[in-house]
Amino acid sequence: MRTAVVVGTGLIGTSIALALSRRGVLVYLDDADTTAARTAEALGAGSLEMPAGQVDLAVLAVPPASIGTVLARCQRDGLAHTYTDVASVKVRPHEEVRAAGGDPSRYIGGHPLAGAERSGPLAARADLFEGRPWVLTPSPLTDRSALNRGLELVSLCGGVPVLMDTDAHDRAVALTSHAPHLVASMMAARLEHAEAEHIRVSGQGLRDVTRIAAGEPALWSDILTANADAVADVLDGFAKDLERLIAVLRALPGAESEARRAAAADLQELLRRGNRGHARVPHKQRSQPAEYVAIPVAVPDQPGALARLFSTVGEAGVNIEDVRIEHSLDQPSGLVELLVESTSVAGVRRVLDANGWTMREKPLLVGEG
Ligand SMILES: NC(=O)C1=CN([C@@H]2O[C@H](COP(=O)(O)OP(=O)(O)OC[C@H]3O[C@@H](n4cnc5c(N)ncnc54)[C@H](O)[C@@H]3O)[C@@H](O)[C@H]2O)C=CC1
Ligand SMILES: O=C(O)C(=O)Cc1ccc(O)cc1
Repeated sequence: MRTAVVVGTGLIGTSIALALSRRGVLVYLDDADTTAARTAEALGAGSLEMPAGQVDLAVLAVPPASIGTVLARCQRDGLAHTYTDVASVKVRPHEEVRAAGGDPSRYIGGHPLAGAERSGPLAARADLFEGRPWVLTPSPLTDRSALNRGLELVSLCGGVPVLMDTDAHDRAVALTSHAPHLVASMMAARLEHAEAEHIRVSGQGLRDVTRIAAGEPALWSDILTANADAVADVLDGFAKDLERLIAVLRALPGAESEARRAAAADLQELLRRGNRGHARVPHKQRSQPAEYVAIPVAVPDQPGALARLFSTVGEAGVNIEDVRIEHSLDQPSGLVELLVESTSVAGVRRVLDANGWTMREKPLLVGEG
């Protein structure tokens, strides 16, 4: 693949664009929100100029409900030879592609099983997909060349391709992603009005269980609407277990000893089932464990300051793997931590220094989990 367009330069689109650019693909960026597109460009993800001719692949990284119309528009404009998307559901986008009059032979559905609870290009990282499953959903109408292009995309991004049909995909992710998201949200919602004193004594377990509840509600309601039945089926089973669990917990303290023993046994069995399910969760794998270093830079609270910082680093030929921003209210500057590969630190510090940026001295070593 020599050229690609990424439509939708948020978390996933910009991560794909960064990965492709690093592998020498010429990437063009397009987003309805020009700030998102400009930020992705400043991160080194690609160019905002539109290609002169047809590109090899267009990756649609827009919300699920927009895939059909965006694909139909891109195909009408003859933007690319082949098209793929990254939406978290697959049945509905495939239907919409047909309904919107798109050419299904040059479209292959896709879904990388990697992401984050954050949105937007600033959360993107080039190695997001390394070692992660990436589902491709060829239909009987999909051309062989489109499937091959999809496989090439997955490989360039370091993902592990998994071929599935759209129904099986949507049922699988209802169990492994969509229902868990709602369970995390429901648990996190318990905290909304909890006493601050109680929340103060939270440990890592609460963070683990609620992390994904921070996801963007608009995107998640779009995803859940498109897979509502399959998610409701998973939650039906969950609700039955929950009902049983509540009855067991109520029976534990006051019951006669025989009933108490039975309730304790039930409780243990529910917990053991949890152990057995947890043992089946695949562990995160990365092909090359990365070691990043955070460079803390003081950035003035002025329009365009972040973009200037990113371009300075981009001009040095260094990829920013991640960015954290510490906003200090009422301060004339904020602290931005640029995460770069450890081998690039000296070069980045030199170029930032030469361009007048102020850095904190001690870099933080960031272990990749
Ligand atoms: N967030 C995650 O962890 C994952 C998300 N996905 C899927 O990836 C897709 C994108 O999600 P994120 O990157 O998280 O969202 P995001 O909100 O970070 O980015 C979406 C981008 O699409 C742009 N956009 C929306 N409609 C558009 C249109 N009609 N034309 C051009 N640009 C448009 C938005 O301005 C935004 O910049 C979704 O389909 C989602 O289901 C897949 C795997 C993981
Ligand atoms: O944040 C996480 O750990 C995720 O699992 C993110 C995620 C969100 C949506 C997807 O369709 C796939 C992955």
